[in-house]
Amino acid sequence: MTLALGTIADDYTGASDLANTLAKNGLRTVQTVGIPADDLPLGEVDAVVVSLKIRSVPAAEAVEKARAADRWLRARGAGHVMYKICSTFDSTDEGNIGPVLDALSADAGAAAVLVTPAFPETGRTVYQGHLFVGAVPLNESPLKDHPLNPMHDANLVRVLGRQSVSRVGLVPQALVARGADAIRARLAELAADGIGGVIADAVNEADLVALGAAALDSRVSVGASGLGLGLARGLVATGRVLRVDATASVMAGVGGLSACLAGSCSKATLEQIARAEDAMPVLRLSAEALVSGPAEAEDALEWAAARIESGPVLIASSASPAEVARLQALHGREAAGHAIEQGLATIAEGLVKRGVRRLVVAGGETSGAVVDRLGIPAFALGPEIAAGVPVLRAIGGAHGDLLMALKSGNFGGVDFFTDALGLMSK
Ligand SMILES: Nc1ncnc2c1ncn2[C@@H]1O[C@H](COP(=O)(O)OP(=O)(O)O)[C@@H](O)[C@H]1O
Ligand SMILES: O=C(O)[C@@H](O)C(=O)COP(=O)(O)O
Repeated sequence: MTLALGTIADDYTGASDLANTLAKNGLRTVQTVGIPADDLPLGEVDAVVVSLKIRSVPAAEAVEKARAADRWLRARGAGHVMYKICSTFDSTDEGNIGPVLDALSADAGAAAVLVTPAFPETGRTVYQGHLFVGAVPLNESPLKDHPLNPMHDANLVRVLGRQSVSRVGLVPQALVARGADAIRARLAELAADGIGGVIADAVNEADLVALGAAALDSRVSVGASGLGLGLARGLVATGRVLRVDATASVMAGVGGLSACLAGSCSKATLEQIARAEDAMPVLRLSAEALVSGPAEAEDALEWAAARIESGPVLIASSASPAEVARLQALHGREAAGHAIEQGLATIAEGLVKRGVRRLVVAGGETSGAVVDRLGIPAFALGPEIAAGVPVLRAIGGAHGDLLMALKSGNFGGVDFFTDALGLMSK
């Protein structure tokens, strides 16, 4: 395997989002969970997305894991490695975007590394260094209430500046719109000036294509799925990759029962759960009970066992910002989040033991906990359910054929759960 592109994602839903974009744009892509064992059959691929769970861990741990993934990808031929972050720049003043960028850049001997979370297809645009979510700046969007990484500043030059050891620059949209050569020239000036990370504006696909072409000249970039689109288009346009659609064959022949789990408290997920109540039985867990001991997860499995033979069910811990804040005040942000993730992972494991073979999970950290518990080493890419969310098919692991969808909290239309199960049943 000689990789045309290596990527490292800071969470598992983000990884499937990026893998979806790369596959849609013609790259044969596989998503691995961590660094895969040497004997895992990944096939001939153009791009590997190594999923890590490092968005909300201490910065030193994130750096160590990202560097190990980077070494693995480079040893397989990847000349360019993109670090996939959230399109809403989820991070804190301690990191982890800045520290990982600094480390990967130093290892690769790169300078003036392009950074853009823009993903216009899902309403994330960057203008004058400010991130917009739909029509509002990041700090006025639902991300201000995120349970783990509440975002209170839309100025990404400032946000990254607080996290990175080096100074941060900007490539404004007026310059991006002039194309890849203009971007290259500006990056060279910024590098000469000692700038480390460079926030790049992008408001549409043409901006992403120009940024992708320029980024491929460097050994490192940092961004969300939009930058992935630019990189993939650049690789195909320059003939380094032959465009292929390999996603259709992934769906064949998976039977079994289906279920959905939600640990995301994002606005979109809360609306999707409310809508799912019209289509399937929905169990709303007590987050307090889930944090207090194993009984809530055991009861949920009994509830599900009585229903899943007749059709899909949805089990959710998701709650409103006020309820999340109340639980966090009692138990602490990280302890509450971790305990709930583990409770949902226990339920996922129990569901798969009871014959579930099509499993939809909402929430990035939640998906990480579930996939780890199921011990899935990698995924092949199936068709897209909604922007940023593909069907995945497990490669290897103890559970045989298993289709999954890992939904980022804010992604998907209001009918997401029924849309996902509908596509996974075809
Ligand atoms: N009722 C709740 N109260 C507090 N925290 C919760 C609750 N339900 C879920 N959580 C936690 O909130 C976090 C949601 O993050 P994540 O799964 O990444 O979702 P998203 O994709 O929306 O960011 C997880 O750590 C999860 O365990
Ligand atoms: O880039 C994005 O928005 C997503 O791919 C993503 O990373 C979202 O994170 P979660 O909402 O925590 O899944």
